[in-house]
Amino acid sequence: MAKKKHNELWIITGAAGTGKNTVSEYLYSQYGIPRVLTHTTRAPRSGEQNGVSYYFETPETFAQKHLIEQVTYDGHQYGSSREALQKAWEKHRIVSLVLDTEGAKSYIETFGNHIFLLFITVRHPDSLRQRMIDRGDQPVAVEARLHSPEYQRDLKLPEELVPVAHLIHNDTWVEAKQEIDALLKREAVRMASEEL
Ligand SMILES: Nc1nc2c(ncn2[C@@H]2O[C@H](COP(=O)(O)OP(=O)(O)O)[C@@H](O)[C@H]2O)c(=O)[nH]1
Ligand SMILES: Nc1ncnc2c1ncn2[C@@H]1O[C@H](COP(=O)(O)OP(=O)(O)O)[C@@H](O)[C@H]1O
Repeated sequence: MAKKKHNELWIITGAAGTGKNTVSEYLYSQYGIPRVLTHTTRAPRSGEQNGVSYYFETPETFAQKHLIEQVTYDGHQYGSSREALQKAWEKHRIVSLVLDTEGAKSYIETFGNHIFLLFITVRHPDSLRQRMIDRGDQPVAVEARLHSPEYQRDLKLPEELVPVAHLIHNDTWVEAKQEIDALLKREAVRMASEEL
């Protein structure tokens, strides 16, 4: 008899500008894997909308959420709520979540084998400042981000995540797309064999 497939959470992590959101958008447009929105107290960037990019919160409204985990990143609070994850899983068996590496570690501890982890990386981090500028981030915010300990930390995959992470190299989108497509193909084969 076929086994019942369990829900999965694809976590996308890596430093700012490496392409986490680009990958998440691609997983949705190409493979129908939607992203679970998270909450933050940072101000919206140009083009970001409440309920589309994030739930933008004040420190007071942020404190009222039922969060699975929360972090301070570059001076702002970020957190992911249990309600948003449950709601997303009710509609889709596989969903994605974009997190910093601390959040990724918390989720691995909490959800174990429900997690599929992607670490987005570039061989030339010098290019990331320009990417953030081109994205429309304020120059002051870009400099703060580049000098934050969290950004510096997330350029490198933490030791604990090495055994479970799938690396995606995004110096060029052609390469990243190829790696993602190859990974998805392998996963589809693995999932099909588990159903036998
Ligand atoms: N742990 C955790 N990290 C989050 C959450 N939401 C967003 N992040 C991460 O917080 C960091 C800063 O996000 P953001 O300000 O949007 O900057 P970006 O990395 O340039 O897109 C990124 O690594 C996000 O993936 C969350 O709910 N929990
Ligand atoms: N391979 C790439 N080459 C050049 N620019 C890219 C590439 N991948 C993403 N970008 C652009 O770089 C900026 C940062 O990407 P984004 O996905 O927002 O990163 P993150 O979510 O990790 O901060 C965006 O403007 C995005 O369109």
